[in-house]
Amino acid sequence: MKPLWRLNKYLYKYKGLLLLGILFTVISNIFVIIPAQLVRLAIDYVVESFSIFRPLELGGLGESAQEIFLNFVLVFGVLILAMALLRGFFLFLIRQTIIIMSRKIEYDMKNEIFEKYQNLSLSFYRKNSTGDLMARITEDVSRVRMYLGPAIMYGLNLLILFPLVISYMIMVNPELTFYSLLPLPVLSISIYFVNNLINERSEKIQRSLSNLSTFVQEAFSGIRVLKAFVRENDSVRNFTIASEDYKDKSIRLTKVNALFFPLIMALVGISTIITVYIGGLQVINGEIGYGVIAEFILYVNMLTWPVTSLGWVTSIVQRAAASQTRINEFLDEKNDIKSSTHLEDPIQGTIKVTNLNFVYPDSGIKALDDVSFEIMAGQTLGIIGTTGSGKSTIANLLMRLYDPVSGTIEIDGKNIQTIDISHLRRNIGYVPQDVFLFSDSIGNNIAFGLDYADQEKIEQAAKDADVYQNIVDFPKGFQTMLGERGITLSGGQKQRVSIARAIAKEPRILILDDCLSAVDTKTENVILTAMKNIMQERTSIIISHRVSSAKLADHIIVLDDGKIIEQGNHESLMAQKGVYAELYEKQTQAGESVDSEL
Ligand SMILES: Nc1ncnc2c1ncn2[C@@H]1O[C@H](COP(=O)(O)OP(=O)(O)OP(=O)(O)O)[C@@H](O)[C@H]1O
Repeated sequence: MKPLWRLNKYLYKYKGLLLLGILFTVISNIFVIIPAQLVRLAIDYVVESFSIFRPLELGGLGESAQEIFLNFVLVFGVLILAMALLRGFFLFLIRQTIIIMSRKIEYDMKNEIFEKYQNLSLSFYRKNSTGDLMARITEDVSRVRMYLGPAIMYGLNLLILFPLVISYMIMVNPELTFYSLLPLPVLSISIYFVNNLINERSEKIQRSLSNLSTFVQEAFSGIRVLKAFVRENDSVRNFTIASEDYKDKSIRLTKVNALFFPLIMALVGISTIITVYIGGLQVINGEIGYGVIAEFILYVNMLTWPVTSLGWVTSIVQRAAASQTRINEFLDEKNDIKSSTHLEDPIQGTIKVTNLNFVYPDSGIKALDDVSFEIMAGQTLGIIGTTGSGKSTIANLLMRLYDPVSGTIEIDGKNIQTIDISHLRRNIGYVPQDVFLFSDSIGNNIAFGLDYADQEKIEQAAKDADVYQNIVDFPKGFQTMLGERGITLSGGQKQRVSIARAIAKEPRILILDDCLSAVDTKTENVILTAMKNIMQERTSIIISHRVSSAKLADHIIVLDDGKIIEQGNHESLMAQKGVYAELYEKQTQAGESVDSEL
């Protein structure tokens, strides 16, 4: 229960709705109890009237007695109907307050969690799978809502109705109360167990269903690979297996579900039989009237649903507490990437890296080992290196997606840990290695980093990234919609849209992380030449496997296993006749098609 206390702030926020809900629950329960008493009075009246009807009929007063008698019964009937209608009206109001409150809290919670997600560091996203992040903001929040809505609603009903009904029952007949309520605890406990079984099996179904959807999704998005490797039959077979697992689990759930209602009905039936039997004996002994039996049957039926809901509510609360624990884990997560001060001075772009060491926290891989270099504002740095040598890690650290283990990065002489993170990132244009484009128009994708989409800027960025002509050739131009991960564009086009997105926001520092790998060296040259003007005005870092990308840079560093093994400009590195020169020879000899590694 303790994790759920965190929700009290929301209950307090919507206290008006909650208090109204409580009030409506009390009123609706009053309209449940009064009709039962009216039924007792009506039946006792009918029985009594029958006993005096004969003598009155013999005395010639039969007709007027019958009329009075029928009028009374009609009044009872109308009163009971009116109460039922009023109860219905208040039940409607309960849902309008408590369930609405739960939906509002659900909305607030989702926003709170999503905002928290957005502010967490990249290492958090490495630690947790996307599926898990999605589950917490959807399934877990839904389960917590079940506590805030239905569980509170039925719980309140139970708390109000129970004492009210039982005290009335005891007032009318304590002995009959005891016997007729005897099966109800059994009902509640059985419901609790059956419900837990249902939940457990539903969860298995849920997992099986998500496996099935992941499988189907992969089969669709990887359809080209699937067909190229002629794995269609294999895919069908695997789908059948996954689908069969889902079917078996569903059937297992149906079996338990099938038990649910018969169980309730049986136990309620037993209560009714006991009430009629014990009540009947008391009527025979002349202790009570017939009306009491009818009244008690109504009371027992009234209590059935709340007692049933007790087991249900308990399991909802348990599940909600487990879900809230998971949600709290994320809400309590701290973002360790923080700035000591929040400097927002205009950035010129001089970068000085001193003795940088970095170990990835999740894998323990030492990605950078004592790396130092410096570039002046407006200069271009080329980073060349083998796969896994730490090139992208330098970009990650520059953008403070991670903080170094030791060593410093200074921009314009200021440690980047003193600069406001948003300000820093706003000044960096980053083109990642794995292009990600949103399912939106090309224009909006390019304008992603801009506060206001300015068509002129979008078009200029597209021209500078050498993708303008491709875009205007599409029938809808900049309005062309990109599907999931931009499937309508070729690899090279996607990379260039991604470059346009980075340069559209006119950053002071531009980082191109191996983002021209999908274009041939000729196109690469065209793009880099087109971007020369842009790069002239800002500090640029070109990360690449290809010497052709980096050779124009003012300064080049060659990385191997996290260490800088050579540095200088193209001419000085060629003169060194080391790894760089060897690579240059290899790549130029092999022609433009070669994209080999060190
Ligand atoms: N998020 C991460 N978590 C853990 N280890 C990582 C992570 N990213 C990279 N690494 C590891 O750190 C090392 C350096 O990776 P990095 O991505 O910087 O290499 P790279 O030079 O950019 O390689 P490539 O050219 O293939 O992209 C590699 O051994 C890699 O496995």
